[in-house]
Amino acid sequence: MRGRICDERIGPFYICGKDFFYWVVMSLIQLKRVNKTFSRRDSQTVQALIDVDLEVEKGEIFGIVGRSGAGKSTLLRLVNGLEIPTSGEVVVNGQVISSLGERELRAARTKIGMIFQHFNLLWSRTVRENVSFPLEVAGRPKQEIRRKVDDLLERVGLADRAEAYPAQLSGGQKQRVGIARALANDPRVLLCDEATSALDPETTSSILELLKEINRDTGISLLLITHEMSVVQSICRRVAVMDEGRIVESGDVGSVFHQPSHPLTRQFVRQLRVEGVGGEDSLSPERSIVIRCDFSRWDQVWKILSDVVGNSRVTVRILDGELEENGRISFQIGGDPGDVNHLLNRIREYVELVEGKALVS
Ligand SMILES: Nc1ncnc2c1ncn2[C@@H]1O[C@H](COP(=O)(O)OP(=O)(O)OP(=O)(O)O)[C@@H](O)[C@H]1O
Repeated sequence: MRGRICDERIGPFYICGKDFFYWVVMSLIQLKRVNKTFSRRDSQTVQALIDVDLEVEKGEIFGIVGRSGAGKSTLLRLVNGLEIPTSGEVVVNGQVISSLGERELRAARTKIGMIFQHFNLLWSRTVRENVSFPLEVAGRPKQEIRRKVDDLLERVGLADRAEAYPAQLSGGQKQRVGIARALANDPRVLLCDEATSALDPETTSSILELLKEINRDTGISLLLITHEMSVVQSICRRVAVMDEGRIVESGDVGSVFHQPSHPLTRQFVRQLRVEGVGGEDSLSPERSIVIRCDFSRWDQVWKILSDVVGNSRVTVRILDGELEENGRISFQIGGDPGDVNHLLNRIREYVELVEGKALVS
């Protein structure tokens, strides 16, 4: 029997002499029963992470959401070796990060890129010099650096701003520099620490689009932490919800949003608003419609919403109190009438219109 690779996260393992393949999902990041306790100056201790188990597969985009203080940043800092677990193991690219010596850790870190909420650029260096920096540190030859930086700037859409200084760039452009710099050493994973939280909604969706493109083209894994469910919805395949140091729920984004089991997840899902340019006002009753969908069809609808909404002037809100146990989900769509109609046409076969027929052609 022959098999085909149908997903690049999955690698085939052929067992000699046997006529079959084993299909194995390859983890790029694994946290195994990780605990992290900090001691404060007042000799109190804080349990920032409690028994955290997590796996991020090769090539996937994984989101971690949680309120402030939930432990998200600590988790990210453990993945890139800036913190060491109090107990448990953090494995990245097959290496136990916490057991590496200084030199090995430095080498391992070159394969872990990171982008930040406030970009962390070098302000006295040009765009080109910022992106060159990790390559210089890695001791790459000058010509190679020039070629590589040109490619990276082209990829993030900043080829014409190479000689500008960060202060001359918009927020979105600064984050593009951050992304190019993070990709300089061809990392296998990109850690995103609230990477779009300082950006307006339109810029956020263009940065998320760029990250998706990079993930698609290079197969790099993305682990992102955010407090914005709309970010998770538009980019992630799987999500983990954190509360007080623990992962309280995790799974495919569609299933977690569709049937949230933990009260905090329900709260997050209720707050979910996928915002386009229309923003809050676009959900005024006279400009929006309410739609119902059977849970059994929700996966299809969800896929279309995630696909369309990031690129259009539409806001979608899952309505309070309608999520559970009645077998149906209600949501409200508002925004630019043309875009709303376009979305409606795509989901029409799966949904039932409840209120607001004015917008339907
Ligand atoms: N170096 C440290 N020393 C002492 N306590 C710490 C340290 N780092 C984090 N903590 C504590 O650990 C807990 C988790 O913090 P962490 O920054 O990981 O949360 P977070 O979810 O990223 O929050 P935010 O979104 O506000 O950054 C908090 O109670 C925090 O005060």
